[in-house]
Amino acid sequence: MNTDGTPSRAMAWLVCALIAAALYGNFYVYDSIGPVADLLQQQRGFADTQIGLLNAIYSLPNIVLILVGGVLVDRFGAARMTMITAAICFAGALLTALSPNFAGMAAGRLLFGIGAETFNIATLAAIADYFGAGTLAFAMGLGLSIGRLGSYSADMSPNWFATAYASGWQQPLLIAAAFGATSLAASLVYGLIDRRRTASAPPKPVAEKFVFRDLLHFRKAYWYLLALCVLWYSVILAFRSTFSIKYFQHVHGLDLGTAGEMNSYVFLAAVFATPAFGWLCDRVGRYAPFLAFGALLLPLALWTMTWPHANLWIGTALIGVSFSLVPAVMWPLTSRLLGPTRFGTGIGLMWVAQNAGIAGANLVAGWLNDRAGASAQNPAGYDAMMLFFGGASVIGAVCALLLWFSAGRRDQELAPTSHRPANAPA
Ligand SMILES: NCCCC[C@H](N)C(=O)NCC(=O)O
Repeated sequence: MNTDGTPSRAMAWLVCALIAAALYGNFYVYDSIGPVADLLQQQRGFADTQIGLLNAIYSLPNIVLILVGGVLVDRFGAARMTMITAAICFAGALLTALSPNFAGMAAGRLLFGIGAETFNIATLAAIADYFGAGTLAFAMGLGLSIGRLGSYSADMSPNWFATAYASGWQQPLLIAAAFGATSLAASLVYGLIDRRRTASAPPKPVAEKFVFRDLLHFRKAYWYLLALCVLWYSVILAFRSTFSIKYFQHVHGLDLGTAGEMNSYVFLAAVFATPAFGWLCDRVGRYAPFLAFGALLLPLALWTMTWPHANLWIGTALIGVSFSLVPAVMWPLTSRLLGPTRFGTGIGLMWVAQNAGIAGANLVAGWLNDRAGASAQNPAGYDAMMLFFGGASVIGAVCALLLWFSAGRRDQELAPTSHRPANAPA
């Protein structure tokens, strides 16, 4: 700790490492359903609608709760909320793994979802507490990268924990709960470190009051960005985290281990490429064209995966670039577009809509598969799901292009404008 109460560099990087470890465990649990989807169907007779619901139910409470979560983080501080929400996530992961029936598993995923999105905001706020403007984006990118490593590990788990998978659906979910426990442990250590710092630090400035009227003043580019955020995350998370492994098994004849490995490369690419793309955009000073390019790759990737004798490497590589590029640009662009005083409100609204989209996409995709009787014996039954994901990703790409066109040639339009004077009453 420095003599003026600000954190030292070593302390800041230690906190970043702990937050990254906490995110790793959290993202592992989030992505633990996809690899057991086929086992849940075979051993417990779950329909695709139920499997979709296990991920949709993560998002459903957050259609409302994420705004409350943001306020709670401002009110009680990042450290306390990181610890509380990591504990809720662990309880949810344990309940999912131990439940004897679908209702119990769904309740576990609901509990996990209630904790996890607020946990995500708290971890961003935690990094913001310890890093200044010069290193903040890099530190946040690094945290997100390690989180993606958790997603990668979940997809690779059928290979790494082959004996657990051979024993059935439950042991892989118990392993996920163990990763949830490490996330909680890292959060608690961070909380202890933060308590020492806050004891001698100067008081934090009071957060600006949330004003709904402000939402009306967001410019057109923001609404294109919000639409892209909803559509792109809905497709990528409902497909990659819920149905893609099963799709690779049933449509392209891959075994579980190979299908999980194929899916995992998307996350592995993002571990390295997300901070690299962020750095590149900062250097070039352009955001909107990169975002449009990344968004266009998603429908292209999905299309290549529907080819009868598709080389899945092509689609995987294209999704890998999209999955690395879009988040690397989207969050810095959001902060650039809104400016610091509206960032919280803007991101809260984006995540409300994003969670509604992710829940809806999971439910619709599961329902489409069940309606068409999609299975290994009927691979054509997955066509409707792919058409749905393809259509949504095309509309998302159009929004990204509109954002680019409305941004002007050098992104000048994306600089924040002050609709609300700094001294205006809240
Ligand atoms: N952990 C998977 C869901 C994260 C959703 C969250 N609202 C979000 O958008 N995080 C940023 C990211 O790119 O994952």
